[in-house]
Amino acid sequence: MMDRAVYRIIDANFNRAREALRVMEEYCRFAVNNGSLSGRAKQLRHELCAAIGQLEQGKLLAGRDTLGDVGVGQRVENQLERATAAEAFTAGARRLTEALRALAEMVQAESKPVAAAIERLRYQAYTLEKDVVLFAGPVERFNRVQLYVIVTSDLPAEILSLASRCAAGGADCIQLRAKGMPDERLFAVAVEFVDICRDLGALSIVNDRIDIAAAAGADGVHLGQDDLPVEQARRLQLSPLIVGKSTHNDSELERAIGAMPSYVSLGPAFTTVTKPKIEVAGTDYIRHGLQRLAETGVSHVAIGGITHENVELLLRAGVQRVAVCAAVTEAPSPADACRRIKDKMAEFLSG
Ligand SMILES: Cc1ncc(COP(=O)(O)OP(=O)(O)O)c(N)n1
Ligand SMILES: Cc1ncsc1CCOP(=O)(O)O
Ligand SMILES: [Mg+2]
Repeated sequence: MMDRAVYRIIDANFNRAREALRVMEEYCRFAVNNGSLSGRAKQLRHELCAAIGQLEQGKLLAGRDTLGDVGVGQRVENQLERATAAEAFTAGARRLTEALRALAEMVQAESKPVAAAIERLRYQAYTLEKDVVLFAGPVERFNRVQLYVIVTSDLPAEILSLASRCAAGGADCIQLRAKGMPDERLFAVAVEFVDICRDLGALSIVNDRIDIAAAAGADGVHLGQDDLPVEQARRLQLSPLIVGKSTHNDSELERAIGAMPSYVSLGPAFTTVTKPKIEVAGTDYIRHGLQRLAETGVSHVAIGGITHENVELLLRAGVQRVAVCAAVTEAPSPADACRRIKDKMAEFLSG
C-alpha cells in the first residue's frame, strides 16, 4: 500500500510528462513538419497513458491537491520564456525524461511491471529527442539556402579559388566534389575549403565522404545512390551534419524519405554537361517531388543543367533551392554568374 504523498507525486509527474509530450508532438508536427517524428511522440503519450492506466485511477485523483501544493507559483528564471519552438521542444524533452524518472521510482512499490514500462519509455524519449534534434537543426540551416554551387575539380588551387569566388558572388552553400583525389590531399583541401566557406558565410558540403566531412568540420555531406546510406552516415557524424541524398525518380525518393536526410536533390531537371550520360528526370519529377516532400519536413534542391536562363521555370514549379555546377564554374566570372542566378531567385521569391 503506497502512501498518499506517493500518489500525489505520480499524479503530478504523469501530468507533467503528458504535457511535455504534447509540446514535443506539436513541434514535430507544426515546426518540423514531420509525421513520423510527431507520430512517435504521440505513440509515447499513448503508451504512457496505458502504463499509468494500470494503476488505481481513483487513488491518483484523490491524491491530487493543487491548492495545497507548495510548489505552485514557484517559477525558476526563464521558465515559459522560450525564444524559439526548438527551445520549447528541448525544454519539453528535459521535463519529460525527468518526469518519467520520478514516475518510475515512485511506481516501483505499487507495480514493478509498470515501473519497467515507464523506464523503457524514458529511453525511447532520449532517442526521440536525439532523432528530432539531429534532423530538425540541419534542415533549418539548409532551408536558408537558395543557391548551392557544386565545385567539381581534382585541383586543390582551383577548388579553393572557385569556392572563394562563388561565395563572394552570393552562393549560400558550396559542395566540394573531387572524385579522383587521394585521401590525404582531399582531407587537407577540405579543411581549407571549410575555412573559406565559414569566413564568407556559405555552408560547406563534402561530396560522397562522411569521414572527410566530419574530420574537416564541414557543415554536411552529400550522398548519392551508390554512396554510404544516410542512416550509416548519421552514425558517423561528430556533430549534427546536413546530410543530402540524390534522387532521380519516385522510388528513389520514397526510399530517401524513409531515411530522413536533411535534403534530397531532385534531378536532373535538364540535360547536363557535367553528367552527359545521365537520364533527364525533368520538371514533372521535380514538381511531384516537391509535393511529396511537403509533408515530410525534408528539404530539397533541384539540380541538373540549371542556368540563369531556365531557373525561372523551376521557381514557377515551386523550387526554392537550386544546385548549379557548369553554369557557374565554367563561366568567365563565377562570382558574376552566381549573382545573376541569385538575383533572378531573389526577384522571383520576394515577388
Ligand atoms: C546536390 C547534389 N545532388 C546530386 C549529386 C550527385 O551525387 P551522386 O549521384 O552521388 O554523384 P556524384 O556527384 O558523387 O558523382 C551531387 N553531387 N550533389
Ligand atoms: C552532379 C550531378 N548529379 C546529377 S546532375 C549533376 C550535375 C549538375 O551539374 P550542372 O549544373 O553542370 O548540370
Ligand atoms: Mg556520390
